[in-house]
Formats: sequence, C-alpha cells, structure tokens
Amino acid sequence: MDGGNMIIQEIRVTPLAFRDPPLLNAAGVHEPWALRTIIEVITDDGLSGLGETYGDLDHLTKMRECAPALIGVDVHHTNEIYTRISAIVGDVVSDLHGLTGTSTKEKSIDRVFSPFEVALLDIRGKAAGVPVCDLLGGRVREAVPYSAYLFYKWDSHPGGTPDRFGAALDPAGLVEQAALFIKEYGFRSIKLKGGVLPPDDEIAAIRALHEAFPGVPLRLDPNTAWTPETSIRVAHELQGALQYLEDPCPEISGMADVSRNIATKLATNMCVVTPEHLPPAIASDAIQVLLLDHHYWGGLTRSAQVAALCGTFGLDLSMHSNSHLGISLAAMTHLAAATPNLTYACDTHTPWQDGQDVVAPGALRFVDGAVPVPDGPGLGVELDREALATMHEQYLTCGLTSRDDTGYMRRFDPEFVVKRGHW
Ligand SMILES: O=C([O-])C(=O)C[C@H](O)[C@@H](O)C(=O)[O-]
Ligand SMILES: [Mg+2]
Repeated sequence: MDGGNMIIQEIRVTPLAFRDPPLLNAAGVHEPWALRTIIEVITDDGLSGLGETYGDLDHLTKMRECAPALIGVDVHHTNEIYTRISAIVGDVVSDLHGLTGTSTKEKSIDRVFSPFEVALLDIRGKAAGVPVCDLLGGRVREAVPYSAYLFYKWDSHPGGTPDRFGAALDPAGLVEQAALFIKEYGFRSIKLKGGVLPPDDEIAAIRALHEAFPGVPLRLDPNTAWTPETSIRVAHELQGALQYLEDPCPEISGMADVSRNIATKLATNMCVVTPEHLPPAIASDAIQVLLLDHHYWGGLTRSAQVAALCGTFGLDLSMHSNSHLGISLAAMTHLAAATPNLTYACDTHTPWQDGQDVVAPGALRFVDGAVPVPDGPGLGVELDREALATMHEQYLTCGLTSRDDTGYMRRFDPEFVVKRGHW
C-alpha cells in the first residue's frame, strides 16, 4: 500500500472520564475524575486512526463542530484541515484552568487541530506500514525515558476511601511516593509538582529527595506560585540539587529577571506555550528549557518543527503532560523518539491512572523508566472498545464537564486562593 489518496469518511468524538487521585497543585486539587476526548478518524478504504485530547466542554464542543467539516479531505492535506479548523474555532479562547499558561487564539486552534493530526499520522503510518516516528524523521532512540512525577496529595478524596498511593504532605511522604514509582516503573529522574506548600517546605522536600536518591536528576515545578525574588532565593538554596527549575514565577519578564540571577536552568510549560511567545522569551533569555506538549503545540509535526527551532536557538527540550491515557502516551513516545534534541526524561501522569486505559494492554510498557517505541504501524496501539464504552459511561454519570481544580478545592477550603506570584 503506498498511502496515496485516502479520504476522511467518518470521525467519532468520544468524551471519557477516568478516576483521578486527589493531587494537589497551585490551582487546587484534582477532582475524582479526569476528562479526556478520544478522536477516531476512519477513511474511505477502512483505515482508522486515533487521537486523544482534553475533555473540557468548551474544547469538546469545538471538536464536535470541527469533525463534520473535515469529512472528504485527504488524510495528507493537513494544511487544508488546519485552515478549516481555524475558521471554525474562530476567536474563541479556551484552556482556562491556567496550568498550561496563557490562552491565545492560536493556541486554541492548535489544541483542536492536534488530536486530528495525530489520528491522521496514525492512519498514514498504518497505510505505509511504518510507525509514526518514521513519519517524523525516524527514531533516534529505541525507548523514551519518563520521569517519576510526584505530587503532594491527600490519602483520599474527602469522604472517599484511601487510594493505594497514600498521603504525601511532607518530605517523608514524597520520598515514599518516589520509592513506589521507582520500584514499579524504574524511573531514573524525578519531578515534584510544587506550589502547594510554602517554598521552604518544598526546599526541604527536594533536599530529602536528593538525599534519598543520590545522583537522580530532580526538577521542581511550582506553576508560577512564587515571586521573582523568592524564585531567586529558592534557586540559590537548591543550587546543584536541581536539573532545572520549572515555571517558578509568572510571565516571560519575571522568568527573565530570575534567569539573570541564577545558575540553574529555567524551564516552562506556562510562559511559552504558542509560537508568538518564542521570540520574546529567546530574546530575553527567559528560559533555557522548553517543555513541548503536542496537545497544545498543534500536533506532532508542528511540535517537531518547534523542537528544531529550539535547537537553532540553543534551548533544551523536555516534555509536559496532563492527566492522560495511552493514546497520548503513544503519541508522546513517537514524538520524543524522533526528536534528537529532546534529551531530558519526559513528564507523564501515567502512574496516576493506575492501569485504567482505553488502549488494549501490551503495546505500551515501562522498562527502566522508559517506554519502548510501540512495534506496530502507526501509533502502534489499538482501542479497547469495552474500556472506551465504560469510560464514556463514566463521563456521562460523573457529573463533571470541565476541569476545575480551584472550585473543587474551595468546597473543602472556601478561603483557598490560586497561588500565582503568591509566595
Ligand atoms: O508541568 C505542569 O505544569 C503540569 O503538569 C500541569 C498539570 O496540570 C499538573 O499541574 C497537574 O496535573 O495538576
Ligand atoms: Mg509545568
């Protein structure tokens, strides 16, 4: 099969919900259900491709509006698909939970385009009999390293039964969490989601992790909870202990101010989240590491282009994640496998999904903290239809339609404020 004309005949858009533990962050706490949307694209010759994206209602509505407009387009014509999606998304700015930075019109379009593009690459890979990473230039690594992504957390959702991860509200709890993830997945680097406790407590946590796991690279991400002054102080106190410090304070200008005064590299998935942010961030040396995320950088091909640009301007690359399932993990793995300058272990929330998935078991596994590139053509993962139906039913009955970490937290702590430039 040469992958010639393949026309989009049908697109299915299915929102899902899966169980999520009470993970704390600067915006509040994760609700009991995480929402995702699965895209299935089917061609006139019967090939199908998969994409996965956010499940928030405004985004889901846009996906549902765009899907019919793509029927009849050739799967290779992604420029045409981008044009049609741009016209439908229009000026609406989505993505308002704030943990993936500012929303812009372009980012809203890229977020909608992304899962369709991934599904089309899945189809094109299947048609050509090659993995998606081959459509992105071919693999430069056989397996993609991921980091243990630690969160401060409660032992259960209020009123619920304790989960198997237990509470982590102090350094000892985080060390225990890291040990569990390293034992189960073999991770070789660690990221701590900060911005939850006052900075000195989070400094103590990093020191405890540094002592418990000597030589293991560590990152801390307070999601802009600190002022530039605090960011500089923390960076000095943790000098030598961090591989990089992620989004300590808001805005490109704040990050540039911090960057001028510290030796530790600064990373972001908040102040540089769309192409228009790159020139000012590069000009002011605000960041040294960009966390790519194909879900909002417009899919895998556009993310690969951004990666090349980062290489040109001397920025390092890592990869960001939100709560996700296996289609996203497969897409992230193909992109990372084909990106020569993506040299840090990527983020993943996979351990927190604790075995729940929409893809059939077997294709994705962790070996020494890394996911080997799936073997099959395309993304190399198959939809588990029973799991899809169950998770869709959960979506219909869970009562959530958009992520709201802050609203959920305020049910238990009415005085809670989002920590943005707070400490
Ligand atoms: O690196 C990050 O900023 C994230 O992973 C954002 C996520 O939304 C994370 O904070 C979470 O899951 O709560
Ligand atoms: Mg981050």
